[in-house]
Amino acid sequence: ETISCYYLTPRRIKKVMQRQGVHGPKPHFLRGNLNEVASLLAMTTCNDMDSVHHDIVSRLLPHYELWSQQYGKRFIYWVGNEPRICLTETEKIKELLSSKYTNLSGKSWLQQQNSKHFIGRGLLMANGEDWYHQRHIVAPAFMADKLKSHVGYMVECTQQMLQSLKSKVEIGKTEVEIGEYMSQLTADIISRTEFDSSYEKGKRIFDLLTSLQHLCAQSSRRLCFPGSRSFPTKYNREIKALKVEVERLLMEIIQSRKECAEVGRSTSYGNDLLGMLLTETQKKRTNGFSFNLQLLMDECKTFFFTGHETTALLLTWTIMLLATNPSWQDKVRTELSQVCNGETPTPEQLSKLTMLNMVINESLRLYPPASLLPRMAFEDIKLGDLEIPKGLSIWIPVLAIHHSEELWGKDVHEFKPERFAGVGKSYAPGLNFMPFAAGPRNCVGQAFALMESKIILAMLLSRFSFTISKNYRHAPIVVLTLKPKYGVQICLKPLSS
Ligand code: HEM
Repeated sequence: ETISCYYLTPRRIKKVMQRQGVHGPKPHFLRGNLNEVASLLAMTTCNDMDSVHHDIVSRLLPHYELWSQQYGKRFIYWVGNEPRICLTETEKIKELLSSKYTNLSGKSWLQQQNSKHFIGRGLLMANGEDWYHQRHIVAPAFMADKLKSHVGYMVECTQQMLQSLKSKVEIGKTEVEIGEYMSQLTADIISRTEFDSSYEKGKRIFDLLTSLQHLCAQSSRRLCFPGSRSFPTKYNREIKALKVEVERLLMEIIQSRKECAEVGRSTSYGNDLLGMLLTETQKKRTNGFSFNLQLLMDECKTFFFTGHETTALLLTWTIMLLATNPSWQDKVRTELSQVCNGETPTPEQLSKLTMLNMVINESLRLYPPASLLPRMAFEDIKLGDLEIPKGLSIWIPVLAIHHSEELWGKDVHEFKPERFAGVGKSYAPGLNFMPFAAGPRNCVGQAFALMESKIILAMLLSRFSFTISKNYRHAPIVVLTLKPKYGVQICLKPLSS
C-alpha cells in the first residue's frame, strides 16, 4: 500500500489533473514545493505589518496568492510526496463537506502522521467508521441543555480572570497582554466543564501539549517518508518524552475519576465529557469499534487542545479589533447595558446580543483561528465538473475565501460588523463564511465556543474599556492556527458601575 501511495498514485493524479487543465508549480524530487512555500513565507512574515490593517492574505498565504494568479483558481502543488489541490470554489466545497462524502474523504495519512504523537487518532484526526462512532459518543456533551449547565462555571472562571485584571490595574499596571489571559481562561473553562479538573491540574497538560504542538508543526515542514518518524533522532526522542508525560498526567485525571465511581462515592463516571468517554470504555461492542484506553487518552488530548486554543484566539483577535475600533466597543457596551442591565448575561440574554454577535462573526471572518481545512479523497470523487482522483489531498484556504473581494466586495479587508446584520433572520453568509467548517464534520464545539466567547466578552466589556497599546506589534502568523506573533497588548480602564 505504501508503494502505491507514494509512487504510483501521484503519477496517476498528475495525469488526471493535467487532463482537466489543473496545473501548478513544478515539484522537486522528494520535497515537492515545500522549499518555495517556506521561502515565500519567510519573506512575507519576517517583518511586522506597517500598520493595523487586515489585508493579511499576501502575508500568510503568499504561495496561494502567487500560484492562484499564475495558474488560476484551481491549482495543484506538492508537499513532499503529497499532491494537493487548492480549492476555493464554494459550491464545490459545499458538496465536498456534505454527508455524501463523509466516508469518501477525510484526514490524510500525512496529517495523521504529523499529529500521531500530539492528539493521536481522536475525533479531529479520525476517519470513516472510527470517526462516525466517536462523533456520536461526544456530540451529546455539546447539546444545548448540556451547554446551559456550563454557564455557571464559565461565569465563575471569567470573574476570577477579571479580578486578576482589576488587581493589576489597581497597582498601576494598566497595560496587559490579553492573549495570555484568554488562553488561561479558556483552558480553565474546558478543564472545569468537561474534565471537572482544576486549571492548575490541567495547566501542565496544556503546557506539554503546546510544546508537542510546536514540535509536531515543525515535522510538517520536514521531509517525511514511511518509517522516518521512528528513527531515534533527538527530535523524535523529545516528542516521545513529552507524549509519555502528557499521558501520565491524563492517566492521573482518568484514574481519580474511575476511583471516585468505583469506591461508590458517586454512582456513575459523571456526565461531563470525561464521564461519557469513560462510560464508553466499559461498553462491550460487537461492531469492531472499541473505545480503548489509548483512544480515551487521544480523545482527552483532542479536546484539551481543540477546546481552548481556537476560542482563546477568537477572543484575542476580537479584543484587538474592539481596541482599535472604539465606536464598535461603545456600540456593544450600550447593547449590553440595555439587554443585561449591568448583570451577568443569562443564556436567554446571550441570544439577544446582536451587536456582539456581529462583531464576533466579523472577527471570525477576518482572523479565522482555523485558517485552512484539509481533506483527502479516499476514492475517486466528482465535484460538479471537477474530477478528484483518489489520493489527492484537498486544501480549502478559509482565510483566502474570507478575504475574497469577489465574494465580499471592495471593503473586504475592512472591519465592518454591519455586514453581518440580520444573520440568522433573512441573511445567511452561507459558504463564503466557514470559520467552523460545514457539514457533518463541522466543529462539534461551535455552540460551546460561541456561548463561552459571548459570556467572556460581555463581562469584560462591562467592567473595562480598553485601547490598543503603542507596544502592540501587528504580526499575524499561522502555526497551525492563526495567532498574533507577539500577543495583543491593550491598556485597560476600569468602568465605574
Ligand atoms: C472559536 C473557536 C473554534 C473554532 C474557530 C473552531 C473551528 C473548527 C474547525 C474549522 C473544525 C473543522 C476542522 C477540520 O475538519 O479540519 C473544527 C473541528 C473540531 N472542533 Fe472546533 N473550533 C472552535 C472551538 C472548539 C471547541 C470549544 C471545541 C471543544 C470543546 C472544539 C472541538 C472540535 C473538534 C473535536 C473538532 C473535530 C470534529 C470532527 O472532526 O468531527 N472546537 N473546529
